[in-house]
Amino acid sequence: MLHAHTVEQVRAAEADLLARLPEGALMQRAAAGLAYAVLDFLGTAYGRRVLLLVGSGDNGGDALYAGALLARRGVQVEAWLLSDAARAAGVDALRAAGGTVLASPPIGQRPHAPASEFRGLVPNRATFDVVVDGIVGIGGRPGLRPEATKALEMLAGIPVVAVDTPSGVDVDTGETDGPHVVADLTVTFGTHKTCHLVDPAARACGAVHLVDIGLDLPDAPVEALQAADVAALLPRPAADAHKYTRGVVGVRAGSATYPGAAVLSVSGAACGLAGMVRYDGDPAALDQVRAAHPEVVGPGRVQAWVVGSGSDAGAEDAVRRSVADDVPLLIDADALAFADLARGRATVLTPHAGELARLLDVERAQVEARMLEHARLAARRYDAVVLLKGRHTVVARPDGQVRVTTTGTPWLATAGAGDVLGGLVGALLAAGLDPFDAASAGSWLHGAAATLAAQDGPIVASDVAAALPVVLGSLVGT
Ligand SMILES: NC(=O)C1=CN([C@@H]2O[C@H](COP(=O)(O)OP(=O)(O)OC[C@H]3O[C@@H](n4cnc5c(N)ncnc54)[C@H](O)[C@@H]3O)[C@@H](O)[C@H]2O)[C@@H](O)CC1
Ligand SMILES: Nc1ncnc2c1ncn2[C@@H]1O[C@H](COP(=O)(O)OP(=O)(O)O)[C@@H](O)[C@H]1O
Ligand SMILES: [K+]
Repeated sequence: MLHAHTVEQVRAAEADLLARLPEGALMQRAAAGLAYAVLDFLGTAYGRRVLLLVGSGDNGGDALYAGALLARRGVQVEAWLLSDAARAAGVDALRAAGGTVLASPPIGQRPHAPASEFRGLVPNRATFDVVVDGIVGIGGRPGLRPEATKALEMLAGIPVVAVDTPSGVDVDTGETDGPHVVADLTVTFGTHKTCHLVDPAARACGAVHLVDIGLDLPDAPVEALQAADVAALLPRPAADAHKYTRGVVGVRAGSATYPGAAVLSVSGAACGLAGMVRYDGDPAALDQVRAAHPEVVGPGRVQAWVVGSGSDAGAEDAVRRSVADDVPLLIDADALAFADLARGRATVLTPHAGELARLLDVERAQVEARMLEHARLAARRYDAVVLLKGRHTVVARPDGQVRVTTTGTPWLATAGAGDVLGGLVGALLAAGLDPFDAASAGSWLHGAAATLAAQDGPIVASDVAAALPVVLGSLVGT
């Protein structure tokens, strides 16, 4: 499991460790990890040129000490101090190692002047191989001061390695309300933070590299399943299993308008993780479902219902009939409007941002800007697990615990992909996983299958379902 802790948790763990270590040891660990990551990024030290953007706190300190290590390896390191209060000992260490401090352009006096006016003041700007963002880390308020914004404008186009977090993002929420750094690589310390997982901030991180500094941390409120976690959650048939003990998943999806949604939802459900799939959706889609999946049977008892994908006007009735059985439910698409009827049932809701916006009566842009907040709010309000779809899908439990999906590819943004996901999560529910595990593991598998399928080129939703057996096969053996 990958964990993302809050700033408060990191601070507490850091205080614990600081009390046991010699002064400066923790920052040296962080700086060494950072320096090696930058070297790795550069490929080679000799002849490379690195610019450090240094703020007033320990984040800038990390950058300066890493800069000193890089300078000793032969990298040409220059520091631009964005604050008069930059860590003096770090500046001394950089200078002692052969690094230099730039005479910083006087942006502070004319913060609104265009960046072009200051460009000439940074010598040979174009020959920097990397900018190291040590402006702010976990101590930063969201947004950037004008000096930092201007510096970044002047350096646009040069690859950026962010220290701990891309400066300017909101570390604990993943929100990006103001100007912020967009990094190619983020080197973080001790543990991940929410901004490394949750969009839109996660998009500003680039690749994320974690450096262990020995923090002793409590449980994290945000996490991301890894392949081994999903493998451990996968239902496997017992030696004496029969189809009913493995769980039966029922699908009430599709309509005359959207018969394909029934086929796609069933294709996710028929991934082999449940013992049987029943189709009880619109008869208009039945022939297509049967043709695509001859193993699917008609209505009867199930251990979980998948309701709503492409179900059109029949959504309310489908929810009502599904709720009448006392089994877990997955509610998607048009059926989400009737999610209230499922209160008290083990339920997974699978909205995209537009659908969640409608449920919560807010703008779609608000949901996209604050995914964590809105997924948690809906989970609490509906007393259900809410799977908010997106590049990094957020799965929230009513108590606020969150799992973020980091598998997937932008190719997955294709019509019907959500229908496949609904069926797949329904199969996991029927097999006995609790709603949080079913939703998060299903989302992980869905993303992994899409990534695999997209290796051969652009994909459509049915390709995702077709790739599931390979992904599952690679996990069940582990
Ligand atoms: N907490 C930990 O466990 C460790 C922290 N380390 C480093 O220390 C960092 C945290 O250091 P600090 O607590 O000194 O805080 P930061 O360095 O993140 O920044 C705080 C300083 O920046 C200023 N500031 C705040 N918001 C700003 C903004 N939007 N624009 C410009 N300036 C702003 C504040 O006045 C404050 O002085 C971490 O991100 C990490 O890089 C590492 O050295 C190792 C371990
Ligand atoms: N940019 C993206 N990168 C990765 N996955 C994405 C991206 N955009 C959407 N997805 C995923 O694609 C699927 C789209 O589902 P959905 O919006 O319900 O579409 P549909 O209703 O057509 O099936 C979801 O699983 C979502 O997480
Ligand atoms: K930073």
